[in-house]
Amino acid sequence: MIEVKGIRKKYGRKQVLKDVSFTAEKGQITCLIGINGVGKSTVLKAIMGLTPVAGGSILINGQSISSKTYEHITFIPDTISMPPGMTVAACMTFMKDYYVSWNPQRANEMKEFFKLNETDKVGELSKGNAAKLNLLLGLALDVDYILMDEPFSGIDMFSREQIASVFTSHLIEDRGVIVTTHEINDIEHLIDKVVLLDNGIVRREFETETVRLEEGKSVMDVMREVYNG
Ligand SMILES: Nc1ncnc2c1ncn2[C@@H]1O[C@H](COP(=O)(O)OP(=O)(O)OP(=O)(O)O)[C@@H](O)[C@H]1O
Repeated sequence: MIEVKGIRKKYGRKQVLKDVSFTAEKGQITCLIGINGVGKSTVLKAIMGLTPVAGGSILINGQSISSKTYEHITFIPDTISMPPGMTVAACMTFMKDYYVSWNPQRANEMKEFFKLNETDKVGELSKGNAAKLNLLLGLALDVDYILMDEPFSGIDMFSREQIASVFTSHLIEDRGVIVTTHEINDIEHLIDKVVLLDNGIVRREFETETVRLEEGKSVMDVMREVYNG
């Protein structure tokens, strides 16, 4: 389990996270939702230990963040970080050489599924294909938890559908996923848990199925209640 307990973060004088607590379980897709600039990416970076936080704590499988954490978790940012001159094949080779957790079989399966061409260069990929390659490079690592920052951002409907189908496939298996979005429509039907972030705090944390069964509400219904007051 990932446990985020009371984290705080300031950029200069701006208090972005005031008191953020939530949990994300293995085997579940947890969606961190909030409007632009609310601090979703900051939360993911904090979990990865990529940005320091001023207070609170973060535990991954009961352990604080350390170099060992990276054997259990990966972060897929919202833009691809590979150099533009590298081919798809070269990116995959780089990952294989760099990470012991690289799973070449899963990587090849995703390359076929997304119909990515090995000889295409990163800088020449369409936005949709760059997003797919980015996802491939993260999901091909055999880790327990995957953090994805806005995987649907700025790409066409067909690419979004293809990426969404990965969430329900064996490529995710029983791993834990935290995905951020400000656009719930694409993934409402895929997610197990929602964490609504607003004004530096978690306004509500709920299981989608429980809210649907017990209150007869969709994620959108709850979002309207919370954000419209
Ligand atoms: N390195 C930084 N230095 C200063 N301010 C920053 C930095 N990174 C983020 N911020 C600010 O912190 C706030 C939260 O940013 P963050 O990227 O975490 O939000 P977000 O919810 O992920 O936004 P989006 O949906 O647009 O990706 C924003 O106001 C942003 O401008």
